Amino acid sequence: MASSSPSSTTSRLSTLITWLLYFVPVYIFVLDPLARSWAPESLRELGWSAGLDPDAHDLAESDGGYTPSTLHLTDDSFISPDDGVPAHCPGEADGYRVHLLSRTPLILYIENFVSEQEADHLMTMSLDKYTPSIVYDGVTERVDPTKRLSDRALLDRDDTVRCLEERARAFQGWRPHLYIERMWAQRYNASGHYRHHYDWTGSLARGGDRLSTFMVYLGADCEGGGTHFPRLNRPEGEKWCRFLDCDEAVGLTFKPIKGNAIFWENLGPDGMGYYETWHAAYPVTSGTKVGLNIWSWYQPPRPKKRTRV
Ligand SMILES: O=C(O)CCC(=O)C(=O)O
Ligand SMILES: [Fe+2]
Repeated sequence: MASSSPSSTTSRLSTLITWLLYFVPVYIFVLDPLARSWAPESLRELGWSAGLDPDAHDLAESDGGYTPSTLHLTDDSFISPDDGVPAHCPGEADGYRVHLLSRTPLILYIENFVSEQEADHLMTMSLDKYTPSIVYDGVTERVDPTKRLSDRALLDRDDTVRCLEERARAFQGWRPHLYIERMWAQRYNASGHYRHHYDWTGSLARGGDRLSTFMVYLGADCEGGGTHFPRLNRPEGEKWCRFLDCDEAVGLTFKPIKGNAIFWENLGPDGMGYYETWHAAYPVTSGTKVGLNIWSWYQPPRPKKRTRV
């Protein structure tokens, strides 16, 4: 076998060093400033980087209701705009208690996020609106009971719903460029379930993605039906066994408890979806579980057009 001579190795090394000498200043003074000026302003403000490539990971199987190639976060059949209409908050809870479960991704457990009266009201108003839930694979929406067996109901924006929208905004510090999706109640009867999926879709570069999820338990008159996160570790401490199934062998499972909510962020600071947010609704074995999804979308504003002066 021929081996390279010491002099050819030295010449390759010197070619490489010469290339680096040219490339480093070109990167620092040309490529990097170009990439930064291309990045939408808001992404830079929030510490989000440019170059978001939605195809860098698989499109997640997720709830239907939108088509990432035609995102209109001004469409009020899909988004609840903050139109400043004041809402009275009938039956609002006295306050909620928050427990930190994970810092990265951010996952918080919220006790008493909705009061009993609010939960009952939302369940009653959804009763005549349920239709079979659908899944969306990035191309088509369809009913697929092997993946998701439940019914869902789009909630009218009455006072209680508007109060919850504002609660969700306030919880997230009134973060700019955040849009609350119209809310859906989701009802699982016996054997109802939702297989593992992400709530994010990798569509940020196409106009927006689900930055965060509140999974609220409105009705928990059931056996089974826990919300399972196989890629998270159960925090230490017996106290968590009030909210988590401490017999779970893989990852962690939240028990459905009426009025309580799980909040998590789906996207990291680079705009990519978190691998750890893979989750499922375990089958309900008896009774009925009702959940409420409150999704917040992040949409980077379009870069301002530069005008000559
Ligand atoms: O019902 C649950 O526990 C989870 C529901 C869910 O993940 C969803 O609707 O996206
Ligand atoms: Fe989900």
